[in-house]
Amino acid sequence: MIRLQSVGVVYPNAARPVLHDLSLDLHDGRFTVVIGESGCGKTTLLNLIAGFLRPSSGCVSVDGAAVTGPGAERGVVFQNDTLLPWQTVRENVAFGLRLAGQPPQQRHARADEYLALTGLQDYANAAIWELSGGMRQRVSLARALAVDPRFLLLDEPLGALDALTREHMQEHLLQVWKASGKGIFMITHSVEEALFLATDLVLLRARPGRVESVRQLEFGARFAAGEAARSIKSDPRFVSLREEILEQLLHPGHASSNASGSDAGLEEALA
Ligand SMILES: Nc1ncnc2c1ncn2[C@@H]1O[C@H](COP(=O)(O)OP(=O)(O)OP(=O)(O)O)[C@@H](O)[C@H]1O
Repeated sequence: MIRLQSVGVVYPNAARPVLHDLSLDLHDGRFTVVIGESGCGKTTLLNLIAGFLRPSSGCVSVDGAAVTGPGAERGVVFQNDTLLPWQTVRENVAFGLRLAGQPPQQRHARADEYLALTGLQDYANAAIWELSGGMRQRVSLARALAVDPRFLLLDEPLGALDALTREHMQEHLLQVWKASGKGIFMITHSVEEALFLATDLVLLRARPGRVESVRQLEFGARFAAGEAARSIKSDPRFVSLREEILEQLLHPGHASSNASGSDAGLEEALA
């Protein structure tokens, strides 16, 4: 389990903390999705979990051991793919394994396994520039999976895709999540996407960023169990929850009793 305990982040020269007293647990095998208004600190949170950034206060740990930098158990996929355009799809997926010193035959066999998992088995020898945006994101996903992390950290991975491709990729992500058993931590700006994918939906409040609520959901698990995506997304419970969360994002002060409570630590952080 990855645990954030009372984490705070203050960037140098910033007047206010970006994150304040934020606590959150990410469980193995679960799909945690974070949503919150632009600038509330989502990427900062991912950077903390990835170990790219150290907290100014509090602690981030994996199974009780403090995170002091990036680690093989936490694989990151960024919004804009960072693939090597001059290499084939298979070579890109095998990239991390090559860095780890695996011999070519072994790493290519492993790359092919993850290309099959992400539905790209017929494109192993293709060049990156021959692929669509959605396919490139699947290559990035296969590359992160190939080094067998326990957790995948995804920063708005579907944000650059057109609406239809995005819907397909959501379904694909759930299939990969179910087949791989990985814990996933993902940032998105889309409420519908968050509701569809998350087993744990985290709503962040802004200025400073902190957890407003964590909801346990079962929509993604229903898809993974065979229910059609459209049937889930038109379920009245899905629709009303989508409206409720949109309302909380648009009018945070009105949305929750938590939101108006006084918080001495927060007032001090903002002073
Ligand atoms: N390296 C940095 N130095 C100083 N300030 C930063 C740095 N990185 C981010 N910030 C500031 O911290 C705040 C939170 O940024 P962050 O990228 O974490 O938010 P976000 O919720 O991911 O935003 P978005 O949804 O727009 O991607 C912003 O005000 C941003 O300008």
